[in-house]
Amino acid sequence: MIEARGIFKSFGTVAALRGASFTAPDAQITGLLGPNGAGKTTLLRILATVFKPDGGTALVDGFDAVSSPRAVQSRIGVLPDNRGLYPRLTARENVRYYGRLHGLKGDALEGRIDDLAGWLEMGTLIERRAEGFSQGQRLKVAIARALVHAPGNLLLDEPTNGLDVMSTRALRQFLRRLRDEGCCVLFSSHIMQEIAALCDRIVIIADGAVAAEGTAEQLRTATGKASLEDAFVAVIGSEEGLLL
Ligand SMILES: Nc1ncnc2c1ncn2[C@@H]1O[C@H](COP(=O)(O)OP(=O)(O)OP(=O)(O)O)[C@@H](O)[C@H]1O
Repeated sequence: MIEARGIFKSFGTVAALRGASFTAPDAQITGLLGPNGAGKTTLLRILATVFKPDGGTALVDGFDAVSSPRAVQSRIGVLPDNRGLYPRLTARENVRYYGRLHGLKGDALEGRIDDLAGWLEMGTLIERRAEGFSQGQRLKVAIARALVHAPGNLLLDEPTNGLDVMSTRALRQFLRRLRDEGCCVLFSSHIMQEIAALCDRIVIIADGAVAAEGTAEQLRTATGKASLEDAFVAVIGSEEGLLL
């Protein structure tokens, strides 16, 4: 379970987060939805212990990201927006490297990599060098890497960016499976339709704060709108983030 409580973060004079609070429960896919620059990546980086907040608390399974970063790191898998693979290493070597950082080794580690490669339908890709991989191929390796230590929480920053329809559908199916196994999945996107297609709960973030939170139905009821699209526009106050 992931909790952000009143998080503030500024970069110089830019206030990226202004008291953002939300909860992402276990066994649910929570979508963090907001326009470009809303603060999604900053929030995910704070939850992932990359940045320290200026104020507020970020908790993963009750552990504080600032005071207990190692406990948080062992409980989260992170898919960063840039994917960040080592091009000279094979897919397996990329995943193995992270597995070792998490203290895994030997047959247990190789078996885990084999399982992930199977679930993600990586085929012979797992033994190829990452240089030249397509966006979808890079995404698979980055997801395997994020999950190598079987974390209970998965943070994904704009995971479907650059994916074709088939890869997007396969990714959605895979995330639903993790959710059904009890994982807390937190998925950020600036595209409403993307969030609506996958997420059980939606957290709408605008200008560094959470503007609304709930299921699609709760958001429609709260705004008195018939469609999620109209509810989103009402909350954000603009049509940014809609595929028109
Ligand atoms: N390292 C940084 N240095 C300076 N400003 C930053 C830094 N990181 C983020 N910001 C600023 O903080 C604000 C929030 O950025 P952030 O990347 O969190 O938004 P986002 O919701 O992820 O946007 P996008 O959908 O475009 O990725 C923006 O104004 C951005 O320019």
